[in-house]
Amino acid sequence: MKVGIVGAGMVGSTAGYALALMGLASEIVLIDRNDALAVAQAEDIAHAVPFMSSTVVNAGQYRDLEGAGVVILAAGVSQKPGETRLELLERNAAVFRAVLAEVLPVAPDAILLIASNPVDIMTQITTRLSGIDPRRVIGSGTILDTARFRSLVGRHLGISPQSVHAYVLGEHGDSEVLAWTSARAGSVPLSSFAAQVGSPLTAEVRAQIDDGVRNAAYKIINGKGSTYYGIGAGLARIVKAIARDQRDVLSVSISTPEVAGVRDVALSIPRVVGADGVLADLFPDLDDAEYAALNRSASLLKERADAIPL
Ligand SMILES: NC(=O)C1=CN([C@@H]2O[C@H](COP(=O)(O)OP(=O)(O)OC[C@H]3O[C@@H](n4cnc5c(N)ncnc54)[C@H](O)[C@@H]3O)[C@@H](O)[C@H]2O)C=CC1
Ligand SMILES: CC(=O)C(=O)O
Repeated sequence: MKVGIVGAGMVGSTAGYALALMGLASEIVLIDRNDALAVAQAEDIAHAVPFMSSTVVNAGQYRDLEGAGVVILAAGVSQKPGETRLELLERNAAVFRAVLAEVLPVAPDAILLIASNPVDIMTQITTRLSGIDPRRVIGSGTILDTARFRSLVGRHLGISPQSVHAYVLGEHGDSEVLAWTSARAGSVPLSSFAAQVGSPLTAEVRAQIDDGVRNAAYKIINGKGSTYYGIGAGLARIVKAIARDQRDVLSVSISTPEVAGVRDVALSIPRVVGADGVLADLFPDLDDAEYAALNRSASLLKERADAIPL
């Protein structure tokens, strides 16, 4: 499968690197308004390929997206220290209007995979602007927050994050919801597993994990300017589900008819992802507080998305 990446900065290039190492694409095309950057990133990634795979990595122009199965959209501005994702909205909406006008005519059948922030609203905007089936316009959503959640829970319990089945729901951002009630380790409810291994999930431990997940990006941006390894791997993981029609359950964002009482909103819940995009939505069991938090997150996203002129 050919994969296009628009935006060859930190996120786009890291996604390209992860995809190339995993050998998930036959060809990767990197596009950026800064041509020299796209050329340099493609050449650097291509030099890693002989160690791991046979993916062909090139920089290109929009016309080179023809035939792409997936186009990753990672163009635009990123957060400065202290800035929220929502504060990027107007600037990245303008970038997306320009980028989509170029991408859609040459790759009308590609699944669009959105990374730029605020990713849920960028997904909603892309769905509206493109007219593409909403199930083929996928935001990375909380795939990264879910990985952060699983990593911290796994570390607390002394088990692999891959044995933790827990999801972050709602906005990829400050209002996100850690779904503790439905979380499992192996097949055991999380609190039961924690008690059995002598590492109880006290209110204090939960608060620390919540803070570690919710504020991870702020801390990393303060330390090194931006985050990219986590989302690069997350984007490659979504492409893998699509390229191999794996039907994986992933927390990704698409425009959804109704979530927690809010209509027509893009946000994350667990969804089945395969070759045709999102194949099914899954609504986890939530307690009253989690449901109310998901309703607040959905309402906030809907209000901000509806206020953006197309
Ligand atoms: N979804 C997620 O979990 C995450 C999302 N992000 C978001 O990803 C986006 C990209 O972040 P970085 O790669 O760190 O930023 P970056 O500044 O390194 O790269 C952005 C690239 O977009 C290009 N660009 C800007 N306008 C363009 C246009 N009109 N056409 C083509 N290219 C254009 C720039 O030249 C630049 O190379 C940001 O919005 C950031 O907030 C970052 C980390 C995680
Ligand atoms: C920047 C961003 O969205 C993240 O690392 O979560």
